[in-house]
Amino acid sequence: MEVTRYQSHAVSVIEINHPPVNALSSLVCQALFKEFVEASKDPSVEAIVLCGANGKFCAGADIREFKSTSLMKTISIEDINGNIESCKKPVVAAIEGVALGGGLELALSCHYRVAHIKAIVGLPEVLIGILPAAGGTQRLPRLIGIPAALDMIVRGRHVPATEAFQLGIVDQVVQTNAIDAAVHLAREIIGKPLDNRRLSTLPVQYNINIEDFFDNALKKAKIQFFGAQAPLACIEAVKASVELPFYQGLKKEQELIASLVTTGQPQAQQYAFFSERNAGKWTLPSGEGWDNVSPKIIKTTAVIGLGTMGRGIVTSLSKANISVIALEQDEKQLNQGKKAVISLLEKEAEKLNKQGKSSSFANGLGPVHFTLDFGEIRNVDLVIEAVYENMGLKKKIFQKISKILKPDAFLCTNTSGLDIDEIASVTNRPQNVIGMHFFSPANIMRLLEVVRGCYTSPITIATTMSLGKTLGKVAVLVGNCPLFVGNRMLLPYVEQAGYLLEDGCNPEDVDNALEHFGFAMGPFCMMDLAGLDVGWRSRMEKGLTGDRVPTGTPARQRQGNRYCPIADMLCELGRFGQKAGMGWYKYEKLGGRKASPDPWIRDFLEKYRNTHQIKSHVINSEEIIQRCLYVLINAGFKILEDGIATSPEDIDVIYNNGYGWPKYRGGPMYYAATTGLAKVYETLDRNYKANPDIPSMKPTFLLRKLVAVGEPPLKEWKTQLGNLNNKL
Ligand SMILES: CCCCCCCC(=O)CC(=O)SCCNC(=O)CCNC(=O)[C@H](O)C(C)(C)COP(=O)(O)OP(=O)(O)OC[C@H]1O[C@@H](n2cnc3c(N)ncnc32)[C@H](O)[C@@H]1OP(=O)(O)O
Ligand SMILES: NC(=O)C1=CN([C@@H]2O[C@H](COP(=O)(O)OP(=O)(O)OC[C@H]3O[C@@H](n4cnc5c(N)ncnc54)[C@H](O)[C@@H]3O)[C@@H](O)[C@H]2O)C=CC1
Repeated sequence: MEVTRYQSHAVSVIEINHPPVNALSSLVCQALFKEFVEASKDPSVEAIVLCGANGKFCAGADIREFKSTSLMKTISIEDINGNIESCKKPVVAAIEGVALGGGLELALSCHYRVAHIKAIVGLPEVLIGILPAAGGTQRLPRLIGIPAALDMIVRGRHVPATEAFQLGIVDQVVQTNAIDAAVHLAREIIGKPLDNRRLSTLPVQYNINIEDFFDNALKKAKIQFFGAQAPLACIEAVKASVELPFYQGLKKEQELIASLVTTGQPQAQQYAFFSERNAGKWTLPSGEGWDNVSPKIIKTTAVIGLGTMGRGIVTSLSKANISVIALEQDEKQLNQGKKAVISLLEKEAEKLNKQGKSSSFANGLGPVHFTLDFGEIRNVDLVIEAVYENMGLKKKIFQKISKILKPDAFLCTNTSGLDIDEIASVTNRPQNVIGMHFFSPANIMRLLEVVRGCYTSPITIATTMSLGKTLGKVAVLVGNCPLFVGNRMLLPYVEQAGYLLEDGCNPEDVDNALEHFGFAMGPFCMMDLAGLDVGWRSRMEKGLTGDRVPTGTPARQRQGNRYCPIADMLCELGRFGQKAGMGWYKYEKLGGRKASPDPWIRDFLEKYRNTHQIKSHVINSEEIIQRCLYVLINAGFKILEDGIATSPEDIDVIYNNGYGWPKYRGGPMYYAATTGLAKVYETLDRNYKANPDIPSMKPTFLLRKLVAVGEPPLKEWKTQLGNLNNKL
């Protein structure tokens, strides 16, 4: 039964019961409509309460029913809303858990709203590429005013109950059972006038210059959400609440949602939404997986190394109220780390404070303890190592801690690409060793690659995946190979960016093209931010540059393949990026963030091309995008072929959450599918034939096979491989 109804004296309680989140599927809508009409006609009923089963009001329309073209046919939430709002008997929404999207729209059509203190409300449709199209953009501004409504709708913000009360979205916040409180309120208001409780009948009140306000909002949204269409449609819809009568405003919502669907963005974002949820459902070829292996509860942790990453990881653990011992190698580093953690925690507390939430670390360090003594970590449940990226050092530390720690403690490394098995091999419990690859800044970035080595046990995977979730991360299980998934795919992308400079581009041409595509940052801006020296050191270690390059090696060749030495040349000149005030761009000061194109670089590139007799040519944005992205995608196919990622969806989750890929394009593998695999294949093949010294352009076996079998849907790609090489 999707919707049940029972009577408590004169109050009829209608409960949505559609696990897991009481989403409004077509069946739920039909049942809700029917139960509501019956209750409203029943002479023994004098008031109605709407609620959701299992402590959740309703998470909105059932996204699973959204099909690319049939979005319009799926639901008629507004039919229900209209009925509720015009009902002569008072209707009260009892909000527990969540009232999101269509769920909040349903509550807004009720005459009163009571929320449990832990509930959240919001109109997050924008995050799945659409807009609240069941009256949300018309009713909310009438209730809380334009600026507050626009902010919630355009950002898709989840608003906690206490803030919802301050804004006027809910009438009561209760610490006890919200349904009982709603029934109580419903009884009190029987027979009282409801006219000013019907939001559609109220005028939108404002004392701002509407034209200027919406113009500014549009300008800001075009910058902040570059390329995404849904935020712009949300602004237009809210504007309609001021300019049009209510029912025409509803029509506008429908027109806008229909036009969004034609952009393909909602489909991409909904794919991203479900891919993210599926990433947590890991399964090994043995059948062990998320649904049959229980994680160990982690209460105490230690983080070794408080540099860029360690301090973020400590902050993340502390935010989740997990006890953490933060360990450094000397007093100076320890103090620096401590200062940084305090400052990060203060910022987090400030953020929570603004949301009306309290934190355990508001007045100090919460559950963090700092030390130089390895002896102090002996009793922790799990350690995360975040020292320099050096195999010798990491092995020394793992050897040491494996001797000190209790036998069942888990040992995790935050390495960005070293061999997990080699690290595990020096410990007395290789089955408890795993990679937890956080992204910088670790307290903010949502992505966590959980890297399984060949010895790693299922319980270690379950525990770290679960810890990731507790930290609010999107954890994705990947296999062990140099650079894992995200960074491995990034390598040929960055290489291509270098070749583009040789062939005639300036850094800003490449960055502009990729930022216009939707990346938060182009590759050269990204390298300047991270520091060019990071890649330089790694290339030196690999013998690609520096003293270990055999004499007589051509400047633009390594091991018979094309090599672009420009980044090395900049490093030799101390152009390390933002921290040096110059890199691919110049900056206003050391550590400055405002990049401007540098005439020196243009001049340098001219001379470089002349020295190497490279005939440059004009390269347009399309070529830049294809050259950079197709090699990245090709590497994604190789990763699937090698069994390093479980599915193309997992790769897309990694790119959407860790690499600034525009979510409205779904992710690189989804983008390949929508572009057409044949086009990707043919372009790569043509380019590879013209440049056989760039192996990353050679189309992979899997890509070729998928094209040959007629481009099956993304969900079926892996089946084309059978069980080849599965490292997961
Ligand atoms: C003519 C009409 C034209 C169109 C009218 C449009 C009307 C609208 O205005 C359209 C809408 O309502 S669109 C939906 C808006 N709601 C949302 O975006 C909420 C999305 N869900 C969440 O944020 C979290 O899941 C939530 C906060 C709820 C829970 O988070 P958790 O971390 O606790 O759990 P999750 O792992 O995220 O989710 C648990 C399971 O629930 C599934 N799910 C969540 N929201 C859903 C939804 N709205 N529809 C269907 N399934 C949904 C989720 O996939 C997961 O499923 P399993 O993986 O199978 O367990
Ligand atoms: N910086 C980044 O963006 C990312 C780095 N990583 C990885 O995270 C790890 C750490 O990187 P960063 O934080 O950037 O390095 P970092 O150089 O900022 O910090 C390393 C810290 O480790 C400490 N340390 C060194 N030896 C130690 C020892 N024996 N005992 C205790 N502490 C010791 C150092 O004093 C230093 O504070 C590396 O493996 C790196 O590859 C992973 C993801 C992103």
